[in-house]
Amino acid sequence: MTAAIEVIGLTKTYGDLRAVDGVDLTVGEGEFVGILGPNGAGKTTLLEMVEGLREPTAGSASVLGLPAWPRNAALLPRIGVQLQASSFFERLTAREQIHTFASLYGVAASRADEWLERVGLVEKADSRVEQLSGGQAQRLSIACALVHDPEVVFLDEPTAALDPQARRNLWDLLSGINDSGRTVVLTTHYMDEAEALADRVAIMDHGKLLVFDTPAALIHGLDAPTRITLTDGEVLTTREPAVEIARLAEQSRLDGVRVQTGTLEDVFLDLTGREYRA
Ligand SMILES: Nc1ncnc2c1ncn2[C@@H]1O[C@H](COP(=O)(O)OP(=O)(O)OP(=O)(O)O)[C@@H](O)[C@H]1O
Repeated sequence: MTAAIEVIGLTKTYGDLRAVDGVDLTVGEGEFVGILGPNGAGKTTLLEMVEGLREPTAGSASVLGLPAWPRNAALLPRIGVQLQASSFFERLTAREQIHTFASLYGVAASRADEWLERVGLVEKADSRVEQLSGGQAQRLSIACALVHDPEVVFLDEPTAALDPQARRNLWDLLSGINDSGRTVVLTTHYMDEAEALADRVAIMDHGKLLVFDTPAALIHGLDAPTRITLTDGEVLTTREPAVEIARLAEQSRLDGVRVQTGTLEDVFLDLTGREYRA
């Protein structure tokens, strides 16, 4: 696996606070990685150091084989950083906004229009950015980050402040953006989002990276029993779900059963001893 991102011992302190505390992380080319953690875990600080926007106190980060700090001009056309919707140029329409980004990178306006279509904003192309809904604004900011076809893209909480329906709608768009082999790093508060989108998930808490693996491996590593809920409400807890399900099938009691294994929330609880609160 060729590394798109290599982070070694990365640390950022503010006085006594270790916002990011000795993080090691290697992201392969074409991987979709989710950085998951509660408020204040250090996700944004980590991302900004990898993007070359924030100076590390210690350690190093490299992207596509080049050091991220001091800010590396050679990297800028090769990476995409999603801006918060509040960072749009004021009073521009959605089309003018993305055309401006395209021209900064020397990209043809037609390519920018293709992105508006891809993110489902053609009908809103002539609306001013401040007239867009939260979900539409996030779509536009994702399109702006991708308009120059970067090899690595960073998305910092792209679904924050959206209602559950708008969040789900954005997942379809997000899950396709590394189809062409692009590397994606996304931070999120939401366990289900990380599980649904990411090939591997890094869980952070208090500046430290606790684990980094596929969601399935993290959950499997828990060794938690499987819960089988029957239609009459009876709950069976078992470490041999295949045997239990075969028995239920024999008894023709399989209709409507719900089978639950552990979740990433259980992984967080197991690692930290406390409930996950996004
Ligand atoms: N410029 C700064 N000065 C002092 N403390 C800071 C600064 N930036 C971040 N912090 C602190 O560092 C810690 C990590 O913040 P960070 O924004 O990276 O967390 P996060 O995981 O992205 O949180 P959220 O999900 O709420 O955005 C927090 O305790 C925050 O208050």
